[in-house]
Amino acid sequence: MKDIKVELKNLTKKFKIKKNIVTAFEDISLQIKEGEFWCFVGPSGCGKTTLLRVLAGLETPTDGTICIKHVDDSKPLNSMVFQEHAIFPWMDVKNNIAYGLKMRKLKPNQIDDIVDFYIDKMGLTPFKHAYPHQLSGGMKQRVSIARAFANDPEILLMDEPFANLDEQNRVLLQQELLKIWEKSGKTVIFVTHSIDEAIFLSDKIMLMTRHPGKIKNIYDINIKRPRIIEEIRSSPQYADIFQDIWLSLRQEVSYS
Ligand SMILES: Nc1ncnc2c1ncn2[C@@H]1O[C@H](COP(=O)(O)OP(=O)(O)OP(=O)(O)O)[C@@H](O)[C@H]1O
Repeated sequence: MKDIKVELKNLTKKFKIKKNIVTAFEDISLQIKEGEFWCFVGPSGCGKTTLLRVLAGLETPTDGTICIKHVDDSKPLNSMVFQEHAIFPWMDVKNNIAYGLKMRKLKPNQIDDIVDFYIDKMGLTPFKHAYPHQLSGGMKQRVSIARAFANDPEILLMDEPFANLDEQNRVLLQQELLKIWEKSGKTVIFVTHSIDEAIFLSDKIMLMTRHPGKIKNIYDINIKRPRIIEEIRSSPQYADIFQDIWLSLRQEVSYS
């Protein structure tokens, strides 16, 4: 039985804009187990990004509680991968990936080993000394993902990291992400608009209602791993889950 890694109880976030109160999401309660891959899906504006930012500690919740099990104090609680490339333009690939490890004052030879491992895993070896302006969008996202895993956080938070990529790069990176995640055993929370992406990646999908977002349903994605996208897309199981989620999401989108 896996331990609970993240527990949210009645979590609500409201923003005050002048005299108005905007509820970004409300009454979110869930338990995420160690090593699970979750996707949050929902209509635009339902509060997915805000929920991720609250989990990252970038926003404080208005109500409710968050408990993230911090097993090793020497490691960061979370690392976040954004939709936009959030790597440092003045550092080459190697130094971008090494940044968090240097901040944690790991020994140089330890840093080199970890950085080389993730550079290799993300197919970045020929670009090790390249600067971000010399990389394609897909390569920059590979660097962001390598950096997030290299930091070895308790949980990984990803906010539509593949949204700006073309279809071929998106599929390749989804596959790479699953490979690296399966080896790492990390707990991942991933926000996406794409039902297809969510089914391919997840153990569980939380579908949110339209604004202000609440939990509409939580789906178990019991498709065996390792997953191969071509096989999954052509399986009847995929078609059934896709249809279920789409019909439920469509109700929310058409109300909004
Ligand atoms: N800093 C802020 N100040 C005020 N309101 C905000 C702030 N951030 C988000 N909101 C509001 O909270 C709600 C949820 O926004 P959020 O960006 O989390 O939704 P989302 O589901 O991620 O949307 P999308 O799918 O379009 O990216 C929206 O109504 C938004 O306007």
